Amino acid sequence: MNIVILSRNSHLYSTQRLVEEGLHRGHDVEVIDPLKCEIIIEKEQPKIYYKDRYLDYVDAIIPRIGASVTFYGCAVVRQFEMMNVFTTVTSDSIVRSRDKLRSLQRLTKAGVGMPKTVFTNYSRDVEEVINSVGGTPVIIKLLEGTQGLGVVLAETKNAAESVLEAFNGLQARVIVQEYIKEAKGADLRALVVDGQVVGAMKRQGKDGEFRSNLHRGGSAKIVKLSEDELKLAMKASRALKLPVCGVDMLQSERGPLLLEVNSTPGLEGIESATGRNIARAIITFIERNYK
Ligand SMILES: Nc1ncnc2c1ncn2[C@@H]1O[C@H](COP(=O)(O)OP(=O)(O)OP(=O)(O)O)[C@@H](O)[C@H]1O
Ligand SMILES: [Mg+2]
Ligand SMILES: [Mg+2]
Repeated sequence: MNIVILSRNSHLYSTQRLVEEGLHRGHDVEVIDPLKCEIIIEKEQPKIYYKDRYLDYVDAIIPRIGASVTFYGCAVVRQFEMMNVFTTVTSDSIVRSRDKLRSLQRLTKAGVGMPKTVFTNYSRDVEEVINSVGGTPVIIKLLEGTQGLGVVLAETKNAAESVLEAFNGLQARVIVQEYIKEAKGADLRALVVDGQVVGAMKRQGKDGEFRSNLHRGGSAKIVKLSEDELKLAMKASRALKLPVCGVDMLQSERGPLLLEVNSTPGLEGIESATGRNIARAIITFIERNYK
């Protein structure tokens, strides 16, 4: 099979691991920077031009589209879809997953537990917003933040007000969320491939940090998920039509609560915490489904 990994950087751990496992399984694997692809639109002849050639021989793609290049990256993925090339995640589901509000709205319908969340355009009274998620402390987060940046814990009404004011001044859209303190600065990341959980880790924020992101200095260890946690991860993957994804959850007194679903989950943290070969699971998923 000819597999293309759409990634801006062939030196990234996740990209390298996918190349390695693809080659190991006997495939031709190529890393292509989606930003260097030209999309050619013509009646019944969708094409992609890259460097000196047309990419008309590709059987499957693995999009590794960073948040900063969602628009162009997804246009390239969509073009491959028009050319009937198999993709591990579709352009529509990547776009959808980038917006936390949009994802959570969809997931409420799928019966997935989540922290109580309010979306506001700031025309409402801040006190009312805070009360509607159960009072302070509250979490305020950017709709399109990543790696824990743009997630703020506001302990008091005054703090919440200033933060909302600041984001509002920057014309940044945010959600206000109930703070799950029982989670104690930890969260769960379930790696889903082919709709099944193939590995899970618990991430703990460094001392005094409520955000458990590895990029913010958190540490990870392998964890065995409960039945409810497994179910939630698989439900979320199905509801957002992301057969390959990273599902983040918080452990609360009322069971697991979904935080977000990542369509380009990193492999380094999860492979080293669990010792599982996640990259190979992604390649064999393609083998089973690409026809
Ligand atoms: N409602 C909440 N209650 C308690 N802790 C929270 C809450 N929301 C987020 N956190 C903590 O902050 C971290 C970052 O939040 P979130 O995953 O929503 O943001 P992100 O920036 O998109 O992160 P990622 O890099 O995983 O995409 C979470 O992993 C969790 O540890
Ligand atoms: Mg995220
Ligand atoms: Mg997260």
